[in-house]
Amino acid sequence: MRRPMVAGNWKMNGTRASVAELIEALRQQELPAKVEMVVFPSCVHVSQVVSGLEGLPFSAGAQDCAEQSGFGALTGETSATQLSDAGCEWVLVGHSERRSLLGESDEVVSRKFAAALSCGLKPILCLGESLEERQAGQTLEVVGRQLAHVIAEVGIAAFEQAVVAYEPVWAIGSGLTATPEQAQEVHAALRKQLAREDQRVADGVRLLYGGSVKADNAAELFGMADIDGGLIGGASLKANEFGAICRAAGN
Ligand SMILES: O=C[C@H](O)COP(=O)(O)O
Repeated sequence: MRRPMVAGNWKMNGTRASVAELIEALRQQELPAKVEMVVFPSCVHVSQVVSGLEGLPFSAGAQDCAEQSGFGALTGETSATQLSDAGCEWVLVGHSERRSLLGESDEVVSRKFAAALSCGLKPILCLGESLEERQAGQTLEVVGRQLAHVIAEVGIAAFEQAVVAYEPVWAIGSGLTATPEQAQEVHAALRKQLAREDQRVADGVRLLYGGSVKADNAAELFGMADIDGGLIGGASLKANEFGAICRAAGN
């Protein structure tokens, strides 16, 4: 039985004051014990969030990490070593905004995934196709390639510590959500690909859906057989909405 999970990616949003308000508002929410809940603040707010979440059933993660672990002369980068030291338990790798806007290749994403694991952080591997790729009928090929690169880098056993998030690029922040059937088709294909390597690992890996998930569409998406929860962007910045999505994952 896979434990449902809801992750809130706050992206490049928030100030110290608004982050404090959001945490306070989350404190007022009724939250389901059976759902694993994580928030991913901007790097500059990680320490504030880690201490602010004390007593709340959330853990904290970072939105990215450097390919290199440890310390060194890499201006502007933050290593998984530092994120772990700051109290992060999770890290997103390969979010489509980093792949498309910052040019992260499958190779870079795979090395970040490996770096996270080597420092004890649990990675959420994000993958997904663009609108052009979907229209060209390449969705399963694209996500299959993105997943295969990481499996080749770290091996299938590493996925016992990891989560995979399918986020069709055309659905992110657009208000266009994949239908539950579209999302399920991709999730089933990803699980099958993992199962070709190791059935037991594939059965245990949580596959999250991301892309315009809201309180009013979450239950239908989370009701699909291979959708184990969500990676939420915009809606995770509103405590009421995020709380409702977490509750939908617990039903
Ligand atoms: O990481 C989260 C995704 O990019 C989804 O963002 P969104 O819920 O605003 O569409």
